[in-house]
Amino acid sequence: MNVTITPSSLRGTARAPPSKSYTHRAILAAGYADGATVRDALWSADTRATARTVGLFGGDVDRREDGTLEIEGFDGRPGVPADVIDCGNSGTTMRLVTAAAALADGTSVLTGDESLRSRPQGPLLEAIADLGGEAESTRGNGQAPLVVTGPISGGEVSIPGDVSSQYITALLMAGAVTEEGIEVNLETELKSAPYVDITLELLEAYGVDAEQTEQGFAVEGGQSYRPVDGEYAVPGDFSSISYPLAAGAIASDEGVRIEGANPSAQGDTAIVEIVDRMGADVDWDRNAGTIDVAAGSLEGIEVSVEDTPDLLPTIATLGAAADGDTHITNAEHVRYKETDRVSAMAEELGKMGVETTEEQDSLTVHGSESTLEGATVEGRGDHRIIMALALAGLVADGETTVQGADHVDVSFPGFFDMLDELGADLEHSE
Ligand SMILES: O=C(O)C1=C[C@@H](OP(=O)(O)O)[C@@H](O)[C@H](O)C1
Ligand SMILES: C=C(OP(=O)(O)O)C(=O)O
Repeated sequence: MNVTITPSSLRGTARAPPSKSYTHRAILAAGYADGATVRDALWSADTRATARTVGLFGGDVDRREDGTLEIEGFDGRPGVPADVIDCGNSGTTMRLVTAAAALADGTSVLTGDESLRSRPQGPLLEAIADLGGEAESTRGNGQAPLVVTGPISGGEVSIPGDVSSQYITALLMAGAVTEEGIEVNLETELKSAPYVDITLELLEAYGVDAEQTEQGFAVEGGQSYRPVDGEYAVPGDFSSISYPLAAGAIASDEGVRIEGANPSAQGDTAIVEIVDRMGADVDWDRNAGTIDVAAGSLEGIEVSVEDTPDLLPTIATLGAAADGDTHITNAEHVRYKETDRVSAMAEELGKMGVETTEEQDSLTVHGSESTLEGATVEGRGDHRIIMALALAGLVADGETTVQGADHVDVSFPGFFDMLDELGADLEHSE
């Protein structure tokens, strides 16, 4: 599916979809438990991949009509899957499930789509091997397909912190149900750190203790997952909120209201401060969980995405619509996502007349030297690239066609419906 967007003036109210990160963890944690009810869960291609896996490990995920997930767990010990685990496009699923598979008394095979089979898994495989399991990449290049054999009983392990925080999340979640627990020591500085905070928050809600240590993180073994009252409710997703927020900041004189924006451990809440610093008119009522945003004359800023890699595409589009340079720093790990998002945004915005300077760990968008012009751009099978380019189309001269737009299903299935309801002028075509 392609989507063609023409310049639009937005107004109205949008609701944030539930958090993808919390939903993955809540589903798997319910699997580690003897079950749980997960309310307000995100039901997207990525979270369905995690739900399928819980089924393959011997649990069951049943989605009721109101969207609530009724989950039967596998009670701490995953069974050996009767089939290959297909993680689709989801890095979170592959990392979290690789560590879970290392608890099973037998062999699991994990794969995913072409994008996921090009992402780095090596450090996690080595960590599992160091903990006494067997974990291999079939091609010997640290990428999926993966073959993992357990069970591991826990121990102490070192891992780099600058490739993916998901390795740490994976080891902490699995470590709680090992005999000895797992201590993870960081070999390099941790990037994407707030995602580990999300994990600690989620674990606490499921009654599991894990902590930050001087060298990294640690979780004691022999714990049981048990959410308070058997239930967990997922908060709104600030990576997803970044799109209506940026859309309001560039294309809404009357203002847009976003609901479901309650505070949580998500680092991507930084997007509120970023659009504010750039000059949009923004007001976040944390108690009500609403953000009101209206366009201002935006100025470029310098912003580090060390903690917030998923915001890079949104910030790049904001920079394209702003005056002056937007300098996005500490971005090297953003190259290890569904696509190399630093290059993808530089190249696709380039097709729209935007000047950028790309370095290994930064992207500078030269707003003043750019006039956003409509163009045909490629979504590159990456939900965040598609959504960020669609926003650029709201303020570009002429028509912008985003190719392969159906991939928004990975994290934000209702994205184009939301834009439509806010008054965006868009057309779908095959
Ligand atoms: O743990 C998570 O839920 C995530 C962690 C981040 O990845 P890295 O830790 O690999 O940077 C983020 O980019 C991803 O979208 C979700
Ligand atoms: C990188 C992302 O997710 P994952 O790592 O789970 O594929 C994302 O949602 O932007």
